[in-house]
Amino acid sequence: MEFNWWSVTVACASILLGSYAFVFKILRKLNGWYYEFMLGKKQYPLPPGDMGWPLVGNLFAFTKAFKSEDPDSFVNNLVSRYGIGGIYKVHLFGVLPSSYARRRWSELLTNSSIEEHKWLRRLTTAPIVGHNRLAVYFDCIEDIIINSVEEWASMNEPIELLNELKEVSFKIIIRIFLGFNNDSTIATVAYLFSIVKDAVMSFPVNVPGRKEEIIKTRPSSLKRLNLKDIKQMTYLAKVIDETLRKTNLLFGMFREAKADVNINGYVKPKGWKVLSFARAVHLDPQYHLNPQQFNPSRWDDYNVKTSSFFPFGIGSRLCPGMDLGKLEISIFLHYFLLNYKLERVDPECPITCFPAPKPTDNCLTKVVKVTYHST
Ligand code: HEM
Repeated sequence: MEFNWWSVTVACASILLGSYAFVFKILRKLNGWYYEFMLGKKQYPLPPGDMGWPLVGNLFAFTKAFKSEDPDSFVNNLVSRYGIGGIYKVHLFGVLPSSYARRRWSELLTNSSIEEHKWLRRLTTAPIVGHNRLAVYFDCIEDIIINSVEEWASMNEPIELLNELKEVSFKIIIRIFLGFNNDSTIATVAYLFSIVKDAVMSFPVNVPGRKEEIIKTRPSSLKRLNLKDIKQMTYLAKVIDETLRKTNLLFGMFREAKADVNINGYVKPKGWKVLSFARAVHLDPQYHLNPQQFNPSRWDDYNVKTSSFFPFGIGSRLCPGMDLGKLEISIFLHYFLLNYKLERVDPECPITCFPAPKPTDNCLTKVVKVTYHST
């Protein structure tokens, strides 16, 4: 039998074209059609956007962007495809397997009843909101920070600074909320907390395992600070604000629509989640000139609107730890910048937030005590 190359080529091309058309013209749009169909007729259209692939939605594109050096590419891509509308539809996290603990946690955070939320907020805000209340804990926070930094420097060994800093803030929270200042008790609480956190958040926390006493004697060379000093450190405050704006620790905030909402002529359907993408606002040149530039001086007489700078959230969910967080950072930076420096074990290893350094990157840091001589 004669082999007909022409027919085989045509057949292969047709199969390829057919597969392409099926994958990109049908399969790729199936998710969008499904959700449009399920919503039925609405008074307003859904916002422009892309619901991604069936089941997984845009999860891969989202994860890829956040693992790259340009996490904003996910949103920038939506903006370049659909215009600067400010609101887009996407399908994220819809099919992630979720443990009972994770579901319960997310219910508590996002779906708790108004009463339950008020109760939780009262519990957390009472001891830590306002300078007067924080003044009570000032010395203790200072002790924990000074002793931790001093300990890292005296170990003369590389450490993972981020984990150590998490440990410091954990100790402070335990001290304030539970009143414990004994290291072995804190280690037990931290261990129990790590079990819950593993289940809930599915990423591990470094368990403080060392047995030293937390409250040690303060290194005598360090001058004691007080709240008034901190309030006068206006440049430090600007550095903190600029760091919060530029790094965007929390990339966005989730909310769920309890009823259909009309936003700028688009429907946000009941049950859909809204992710307010703080990063996009904090890095928008419309609100912050040369947004990619780290420039603490931009905060000189900078009358910024709450809607264009909200590293601690907005409204009824505003972070109750805002003052405490800023106080901890101020005290830490004050002592650290005056008395210590960081040395990268691998000088090539960049100091980045995105992508977050992996343990295999060997991005360990050594804390070294320095003495500055005035000339
Ligand atoms: C630099 C440090 C911190 C940053 C950038 C930060 C940021 C935020 C943001 C953006 C939210 C709002 C999330 C949302 O609206 O969905 C939030 C909520 C919250 N934060 Fe913080 N936070 C910080 C430190 C702290 C500290 C030190 C504590 C506790 C001692 C704390 C406790 C909380 C709590 C309990 C909530 C939930 C509030 C609610 O849902 O009513 N935060 N935080």
